Amino acid sequence: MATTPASATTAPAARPARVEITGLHAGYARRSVLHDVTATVPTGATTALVGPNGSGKSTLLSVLAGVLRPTAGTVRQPEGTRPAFVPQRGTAAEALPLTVRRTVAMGRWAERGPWRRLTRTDHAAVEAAMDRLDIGDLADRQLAELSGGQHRRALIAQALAQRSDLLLLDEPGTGLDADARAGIDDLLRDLAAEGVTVVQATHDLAAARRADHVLLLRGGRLHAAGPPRTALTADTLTALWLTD
Ligand SMILES: Nc1ncnc2c1ncn2[C@@H]1O[C@H](COP(=O)(O)OP(=O)(O)OP(=O)(O)O)[C@@H](O)[C@H]1O
Repeated sequence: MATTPASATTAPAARPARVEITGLHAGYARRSVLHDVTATVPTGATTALVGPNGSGKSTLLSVLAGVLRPTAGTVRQPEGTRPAFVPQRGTAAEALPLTVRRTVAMGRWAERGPWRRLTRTDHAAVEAAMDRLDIGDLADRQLAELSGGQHRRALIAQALAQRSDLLLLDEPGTGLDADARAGIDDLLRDLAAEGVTVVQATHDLAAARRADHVLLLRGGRLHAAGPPRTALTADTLTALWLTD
């Protein structure tokens, strides 16, 4: 996992931006979703994307992941670093008959290329990612046989195996019980302490309150941004859910 640990004493908003979003507009063929979003994602910190259903959280993650192109505006990121992305819905590859270990190993493709022989470093990254998600004992099971929560953890392990310095997750707690959710939350914070920039879309307000930085979306616009104590006030939350 990459590696420029931000000082634990530096407030997230004061840290250099890992991603700078300026005047961003984005959407789909017949639907424009994000409107004039300007925001930063601080390096080596956890950022929570919060907002009602349909407010544009997944769309923003897709833009950050590079799978959806902006229709206007810019998203500035360092060149040559590919984000690791855990989407909310499965990808086509998940329909293949794959073991958990092979699924996690696909995280190495970003660097190695698909179906290439893995190096010792790749294998080590795969085993470490499975250990971190506590799925080592599931390594030889078929992905299709897993419970929802085990499946979710396998996909997060796949993203970790990529060893990107930017980890994007769309509702990582979905399908997990309270203990497992807390475990993922701890893991994301540990990764940030190691220098990884973590961005998660979440409906879990408790998780959002533990993030370093929050971007609050409403109707595809940025409604509030900052540390949870200023971005997640009773006023901003009421405005978001009662008047959207
Ligand atoms: N592939 C797509 N094609 C067309 N419209 C889409 C597509 N994906 C999402 N949308 C629309 O874009 C808008 C924003 O959706 P998005 O998934 O970004 O919101 P969200 O905040 O992540 O919602 P949720 O909390 O329900 O996951 C919605 O109106 C949705 O219907």
